[in-house]
Amino acid sequence: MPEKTVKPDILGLTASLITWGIKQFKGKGIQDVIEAVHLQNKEGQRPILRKKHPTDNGIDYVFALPAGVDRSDFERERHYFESYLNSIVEFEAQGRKLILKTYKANFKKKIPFDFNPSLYPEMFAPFPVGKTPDGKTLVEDLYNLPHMMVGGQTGYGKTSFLLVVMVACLLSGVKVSVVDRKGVDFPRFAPWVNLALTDADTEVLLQQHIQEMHRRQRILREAECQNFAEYAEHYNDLPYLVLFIDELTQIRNKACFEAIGDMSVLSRVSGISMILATQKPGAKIWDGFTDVRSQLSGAMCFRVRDQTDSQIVLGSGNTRGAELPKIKGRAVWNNDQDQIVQSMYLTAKEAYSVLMERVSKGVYSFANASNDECTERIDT
Ligand SMILES: Nc1ncnc2c1ncn2[C@@H]1O[C@H](COP(=O)(O)OP(=O)(O)OP(=O)(O)O)[C@@H](O)[C@H]1O
Repeated sequence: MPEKTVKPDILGLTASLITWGIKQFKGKGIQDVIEAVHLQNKEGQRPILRKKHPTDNGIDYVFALPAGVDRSDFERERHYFESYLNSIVEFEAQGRKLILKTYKANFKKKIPFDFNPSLYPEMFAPFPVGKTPDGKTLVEDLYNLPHMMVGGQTGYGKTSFLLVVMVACLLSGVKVSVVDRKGVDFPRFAPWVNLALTDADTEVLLQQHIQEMHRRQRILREAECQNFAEYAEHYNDLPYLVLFIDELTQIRNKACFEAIGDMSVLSRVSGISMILATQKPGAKIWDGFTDVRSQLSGAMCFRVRDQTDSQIVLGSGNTRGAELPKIKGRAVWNNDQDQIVQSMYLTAKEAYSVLMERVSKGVYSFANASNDECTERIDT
């Protein structure tokens, strides 16, 4: 679990003071914001605004950077730039130049599901993360992550996002399993997905994944392939698998924790991804889950309660999840870098219609691995 390096109350007070300070500068110029937040190197040298030009989406501000100041210094003050410029702000570093890009994001309130995985033939499990402020659809491949955390306060769009990813997977021929401990949203998808609603079912489903993971490791080894991608170049008998777990904090069984832990570390090569969703990122559960958290390289963070929750989803020092506007479907996507997105909106009913229309029924049946295969442990 990332360290809790920020004390929310102190930060909150500092934020208000600096925001107040920035308001005093309104009407002067962006250079004054740099001064207000003390964005400078040890010698007191500050980035200098060299150019400013309009773009299709907003304005690009080009700064020359003094030694010792880089993109991360701007990232840290993002909140203040966004509040001063009243826009979404992204940063692009080019050598000693930094471009601060503003976006007057005209996100539609509800962006309907619209995704065609056949446009991404090079990906195993493509899914639309959402629309970015420049109006493009951001698409990622689960195989590249390969695990993802989805966090957010109740009512901000987690379930809709999980449905989007699930439908995208099924449209691509990816085989899906879902642990749905709330038992409300996913039971209707039983014709297409392996479903676990109870503790006992969850334990069985997780054990099946562990066995499948070891079976696949053996198949890859026999085929002399390093990973799933290499195997898929030669054979097409192993579909990509994705396991969704909603809601993670409802899992309290030790055997299930261990299975999730093993899969988070070992399933990378064998074409199995996990998506762990929670509305309580700050729950105690992560205390015993430090290794798992560090394996979830993709994170989708809807608005969260506080800066601590944001840091658990997005990483140490990253408080953007708590600073998001109160807009449903608005999220920070993090995979190395942050990106503000508006996720597509899909109800369970609509997801069901899409699947009825476009995906034939049939859940993935796990092979009956022999005991030898199941107990074998292979270091990757
Ligand atoms: N991507 C979206 N765009 C616009 N509105 C959305 C989006 N996703 C969800 N909403 C709105 O927010 C409501 C709650 O969405 P959802 O059930 O997905 O939230 P949640 O975070 O999963 O809540 P819970 O944790 O209680 O299940 C929806 O009924 C819908 O009105």
